[in-house]
Amino acid sequence: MHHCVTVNGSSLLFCEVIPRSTYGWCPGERYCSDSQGFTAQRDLVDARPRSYNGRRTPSRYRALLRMRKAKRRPVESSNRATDSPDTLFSKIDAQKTAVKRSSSSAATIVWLRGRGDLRIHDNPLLLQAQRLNEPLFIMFTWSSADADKNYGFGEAQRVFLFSAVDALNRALNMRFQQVIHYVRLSDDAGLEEYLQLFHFLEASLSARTLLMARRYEPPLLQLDMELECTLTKQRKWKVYTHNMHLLHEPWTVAYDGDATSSAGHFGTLLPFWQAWQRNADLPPEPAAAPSTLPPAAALERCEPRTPACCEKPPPLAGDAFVDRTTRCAPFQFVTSLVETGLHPVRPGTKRWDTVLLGSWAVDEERVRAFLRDFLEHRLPLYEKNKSRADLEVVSRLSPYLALGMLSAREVFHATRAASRRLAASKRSKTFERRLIWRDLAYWTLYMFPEAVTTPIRSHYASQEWNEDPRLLAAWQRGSTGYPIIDAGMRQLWQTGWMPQNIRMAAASFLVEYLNIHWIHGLQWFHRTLIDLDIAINAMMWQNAGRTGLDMWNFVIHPETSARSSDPTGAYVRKWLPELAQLPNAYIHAPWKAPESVLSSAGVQLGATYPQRIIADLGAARKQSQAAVLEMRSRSMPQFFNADGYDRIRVPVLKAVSLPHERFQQTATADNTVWRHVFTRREFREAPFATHLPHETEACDRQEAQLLPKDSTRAMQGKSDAQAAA
Ligand SMILES: Cc1cc2nc3c(=O)[nH]c(=O)nc-3n(C[C@H](O)[C@H](O)[C@H](O)COP(=O)(O)OP(=O)(O)OC[C@H]3O[C@@H](n4cnc5c(N)ncnc54)[C@H](O)[C@@H]3O)c2cc1C
Repeated sequence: MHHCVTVNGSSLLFCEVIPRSTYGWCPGERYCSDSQGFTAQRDLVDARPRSYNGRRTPSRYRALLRMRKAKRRPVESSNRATDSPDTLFSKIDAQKTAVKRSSSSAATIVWLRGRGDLRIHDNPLLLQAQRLNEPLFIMFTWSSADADKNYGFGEAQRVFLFSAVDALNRALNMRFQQVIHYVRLSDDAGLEEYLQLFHFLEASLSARTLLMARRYEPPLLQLDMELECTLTKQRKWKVYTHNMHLLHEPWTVAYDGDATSSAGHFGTLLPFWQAWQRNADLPPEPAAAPSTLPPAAALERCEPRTPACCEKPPPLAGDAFVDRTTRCAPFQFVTSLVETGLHPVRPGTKRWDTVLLGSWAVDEERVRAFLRDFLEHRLPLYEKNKSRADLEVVSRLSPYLALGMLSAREVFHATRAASRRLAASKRSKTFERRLIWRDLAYWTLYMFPEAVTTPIRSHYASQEWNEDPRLLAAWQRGSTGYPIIDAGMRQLWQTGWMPQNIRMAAASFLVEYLNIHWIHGLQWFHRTLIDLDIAINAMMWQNAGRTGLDMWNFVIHPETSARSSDPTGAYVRKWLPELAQLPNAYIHAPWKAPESVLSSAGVQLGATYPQRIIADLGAARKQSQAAVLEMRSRSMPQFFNADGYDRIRVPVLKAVSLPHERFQQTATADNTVWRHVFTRREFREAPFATHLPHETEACDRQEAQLLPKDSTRAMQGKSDAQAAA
């Protein structure tokens, strides 16, 4: 059920979802069994004076809850490692007025996590906080678990995240006199620790309302739902979660393979796009920034981790998740973002982050100006030149979309509006499709939660790969001897970004020519991309690795593709200055250059620039192809349909408005069907397990009921990765 709000007169700006407790269902019911006990306990807690961990605090931090005066100087940014707690809090204290806490001044918590929520414009959390008009406590938490190697932020992205949070802190301060409170959590922070944190905020600020953006990575989604459930059911919080990241959320798009579409194979972009359009209205228009925010709620502080602060955690009878006898709270409110441990560069080590950040804006106003610049100057050139790495035509918005410094809905609507002003010949279909491709990535991850680590085509798990670490290292470092691949990998290392077609060329090279498992590519991108997006990265690597819902119907040749993506050679010259003097004829194939040309360009192969790590691309390709065929020849027959297409099991689920409802569906029914997915002709035509035992026939029958007779044939040979690329 949605409660829709009209802001600024007539237009419908956003819809909020009512608190979850209304639905009466939570995952993991074990967390919800003793709500009576918790209600009684909460009353006890409320009766105590609040401070860190329920204790009275030293006199210099005495006031219990502070609010800001309506007009005062902005607080200086707290994100400085040099601020001691004393200095910082006295600065803040000097600009706040203590207010008496009463039940009517319960605080609202806005919890930022860097997953789609780091902005002021089109931010439903801030807009809702504005309407609630309770003292506001904005919080950013960090734990090493947030840097998890599968679902967390990668190293390069952490640098960017650090700057983005810092910039948002400054912007909130300038505009609304709010600061972000930083919390450092223990290394393996999980549900219990978060519950302790919220329990503490409840005790310290009378907080009972939590606003947060939805996360979609499977373990994070699960954690958020459990947290929300426990807080709402056991502790009577109101928890509001909002979509801040996607055009449409995955559970709202009913797509299990379109029986009537001949647009393309299951799981590829075009049929998903059709389902996406059919199932939902256009994404809501973006909302403006809030005009004001309520006054800040401030915490009573004590020195973190000192005996005064934590020698005695609150005595909560029946509270399973607080160790009442021995432990200091595992979280700390720290006074600077540096102290959270978010920044990956340790003091005294080489500052590799400076170059990385040099290429990107971090404050929201500049990011928005960057979007406007794209719409005005580059969108008209996009359709024709989107594959040109030597021209700056694509939007380069991905790092901002990944962290939510820019709203995808705003980009979607702003692009539509800008396109309407363009002559028909200059409009781009592809740009909008790419934003929907982003939704497809999240839908894929939602349907196949293991996709970050495991082949979606499960039989491909047994394929043999090349394990040579020297080849992998050469690819990672950009020293394969193929200029377009090396230029891309060096751009990635230095700036955290590459254009799409160069990413595809690099991925294709790793999988098709080096025959190295795509998971190594995914992990390297995870570590080095500034625009890391768990869902997109997984989808693209699965597709490149031939194990995804789509399978690229092409292999990208590193020399011939370079001639179309970088015809002037400017891209290679920029990232490989050692080749800059080579003439165009040889810039993408220095091994073909006569010795005289190499020497007058100052190039010595094997010394100034590497020799090719594999010289016979044709033979290398045959080897990786043979590995796939060999795997298919020993896979169980139910993994293929009669025409040789790979087959996978797909959950069939109704579209619902909330993730909880979808989980309910999966929890109650064995609702999967077999679906065939696009498979390259070269694999289909080779021998595969064809005898049809009982189970395979059943699969065929099941699929035949879902697809019209001729649709398999109609779709043969179509892979639409290219349609959007
Ligand atoms: C192996 C591989 C891994 C990738 N990993 C990521 C990743 O971790 N994060 C990421 O944002 N993109 C990833 N991409 C997709 C794509 O390369 C980038 O989104 C794009 O290059 C970003 O540049 P841009 O903002 O100028 O894109 P534009 O062409 O201007 O597109 C606009 C936006 O559309 C979205 N988009 C574009 N291409 C795709 C796509 N293939 N799938 C889903 N959404 C898309 C992005 O949000 C992008 O910012 C990957 C591609 C490959 C081949």
